[in-house]
Amino acid sequence: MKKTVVIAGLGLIGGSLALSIKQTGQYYIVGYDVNNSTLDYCLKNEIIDKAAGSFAGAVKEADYVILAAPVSKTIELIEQLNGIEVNKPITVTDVSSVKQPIMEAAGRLDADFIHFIGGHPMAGSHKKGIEAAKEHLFENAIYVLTPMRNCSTGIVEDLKEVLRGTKSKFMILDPAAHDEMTSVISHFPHLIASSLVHQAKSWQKTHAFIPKLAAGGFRDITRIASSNPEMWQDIFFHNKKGMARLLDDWITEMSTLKSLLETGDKASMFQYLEQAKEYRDGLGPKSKGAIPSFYDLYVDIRDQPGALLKVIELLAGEQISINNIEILEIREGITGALRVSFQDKQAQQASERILFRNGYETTIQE
Ligand SMILES: NC(=O)C1=CN([C@@H]2O[C@H](COP(=O)(O)OP(=O)(O)OC[C@H]3O[C@@H](n4cnc5c(N)ncnc54)[C@H](O)[C@@H]3O)[C@@H](O)[C@H]2O)C=CC1
Ligand SMILES: O=C(O)C(=O)Cc1ccc(O)cc1
Repeated sequence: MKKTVVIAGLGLIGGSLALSIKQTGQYYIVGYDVNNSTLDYCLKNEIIDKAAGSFAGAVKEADYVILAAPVSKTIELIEQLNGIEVNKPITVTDVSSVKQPIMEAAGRLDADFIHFIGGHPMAGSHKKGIEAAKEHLFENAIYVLTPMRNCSTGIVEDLKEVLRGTKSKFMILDPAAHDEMTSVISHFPHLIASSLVHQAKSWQKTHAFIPKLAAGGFRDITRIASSNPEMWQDIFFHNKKGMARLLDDWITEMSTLKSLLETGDKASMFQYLEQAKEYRDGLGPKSKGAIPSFYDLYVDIRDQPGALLKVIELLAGEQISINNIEILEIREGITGALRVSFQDKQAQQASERILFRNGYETTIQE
């Protein structure tokens, strides 16, 4: 008989997990969400096998529970678990972007019946809701697990098996280390991206043309400012100490840069930029962490009808699958750029050759 996986919270992340677990054909998926139209959508599109009328009812029939609601709601769901009578031990995990407050709440659970393994699939998008869910969202991404002390290796391996359909790479971390690292590479950058957008918006009062001039660099660095504000404020407040510490670091760093400018210290400014470039270049395009990264190919195209379709056709004709395609900058009559992303280097290099043969100018940024 198939084991039952309950997913509570069927938005972008819960829905994507449901899709990736369901396609293995190994599990019976029961969904729970406070939003009934989300449940209807999931049933209609066969994302789940059954919709549960209550969280308690769902947990009672579960072998595994995945909590995929916003962080604050996930903490409330963990608190509800102790009041639910289960007749066998179950494994519970979550997907929250912060781990310490989750593990603190899980520490108050009845350890005999509930094996809690914190989880954080480190891939996502600026979109929210079930309509944005994708079966392959977590493919090749890092999936952090933070098991409670009562979880044996066997229990952890068993959960990894449930999550195998995500095709992600598991990493066991201590919750405090996870929160410190994600505050540096994920949470704090979101705050900075939003602050840069605010700065541009405020300067627009002086220069109405600012949005028209906003070029690739500004768009790249502020892309994540378009993410779900409700989710991010929740994350910031659950990682308040980490965020405050990074803000202090940042303010000190900005003051140092200001004084380099004021004193005309060009050598130090050059060194600052050069060291940043070296470190950024060294991150490489290979790993898919919190910032999804693939094997990208930049293709120069003219803004003419059918230009995008032609590139796709040429690659599809050679059985090359494209992971993502994005128009970076394209204005009437001016050469524009497409960023075409592939899953591996082989596809990237083969595409470069095909497009070159067909007269396209391409660039690979190592
Ligand atoms: N969006 C992203 O890129 C990533 C998000 N995460 C984490 O995933 C979690 C969910 O985020 P998303 O899926 O993006 O949000 P979402 O807004 O797309 O989905 C959240 C879902 O939870 C439901 N929900 C709210 N309260 C509930 C409750 N009490 N019980 C059951 N369902 C409830 C909502 O109706 C909605 O369907 C968050 O904790 C976030 O930190 C983790 C990795 C990436
Ligand atoms: O789209 C992006 O660049 C992201 O940063 C996605 C993301 C959002 C939240 C997470 O906890 C992990 C990944």
